[in-house]
Amino acid sequence: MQSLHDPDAKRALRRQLRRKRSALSRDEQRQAALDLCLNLKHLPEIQRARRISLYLPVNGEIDPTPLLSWFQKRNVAVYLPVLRPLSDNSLWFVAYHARTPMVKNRFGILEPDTRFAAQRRNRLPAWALDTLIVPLVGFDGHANRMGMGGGFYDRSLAFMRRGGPAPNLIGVAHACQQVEALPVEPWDVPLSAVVSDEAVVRASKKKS
Ligand SMILES: Nc1nc2c(c(=O)[nH]1)N(C=O)[C@@H](CNc1ccc(C(=O)N[C@@H](CCC(=O)O)C(=O)O)cc1)CN2
Ligand SMILES: Nc1ncnc2c1ncn2[C@@H]1O[C@H](COP(=O)(O)OP(=O)(O)OP(=O)(O)O)[C@@H](O)[C@H]1O
Repeated sequence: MQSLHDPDAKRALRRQLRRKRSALSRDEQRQAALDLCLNLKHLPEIQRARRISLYLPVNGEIDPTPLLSWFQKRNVAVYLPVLRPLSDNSLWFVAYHARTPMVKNRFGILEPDTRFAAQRRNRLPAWALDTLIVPLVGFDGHANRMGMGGGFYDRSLAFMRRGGPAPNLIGVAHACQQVEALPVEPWDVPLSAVVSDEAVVRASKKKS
């Protein structure tokens, strides 16, 4: 069998899983988003968080935004990933509220505009977040993650590989994005769990 470390095999799997989630109907998407958010609300990493990041969905990604009103009621500060201008393909995490000016980035994803994002007071470094809700294209039963292929989250979270204070990482996806097994790349930053509309998959505790 071809190894999934092989870039062509990885690309093919990514394409297949993206096609699968894009095929969901509007009603299926809406129901999945509600079920996902119910599952997320039970997670201690979500309940305890005062500063959290999520994402605005594109291309059939499961929608975490039904949580926004719940976060607002609980006074949780919400941040969005923004592609850092002129950089190394890493992310800023920028405040998302009613007055945040939004534009589409080069991938067609809405994000806070560069002038707003460039102001220090409007953003946080990833280590200062309590929890990140991380989008993904594929996951497996060990909570391994495959993303869009840009390495944006892995680069932005590389500091976590060195130990020290670190945010909780919760991957989210449609249940149909689960596969038997994914290869773990050396730069992959492990998630605590993946939550779907159907289940919570916990990563097994790391051996010390
Ligand atoms: N909703 C959402 N926002 C997010 C992410 C995400 O996965 N989902 N990201 C998570 O990292 C970052 C953006 N990463 C992305 C990486 C690749 C592509 C993408 O569509 N690539 C095209 C080819 C490139 C192109 O069009 O120029 C492709 O794969 O077909 C999109 C976003 C930040 N914001
Ligand atoms: N910490 C890092 N430093 C430098 N390059 C990195 C780092 N993390 C990932 N990369 C590079 O990013 C590229 C994409 O990685 P990968 O295929 O794992 O993306 P992904 O995790 O699926 O994408 P994303 O995180 O954007 O959703 C790889 O070529 C990898 O070399």
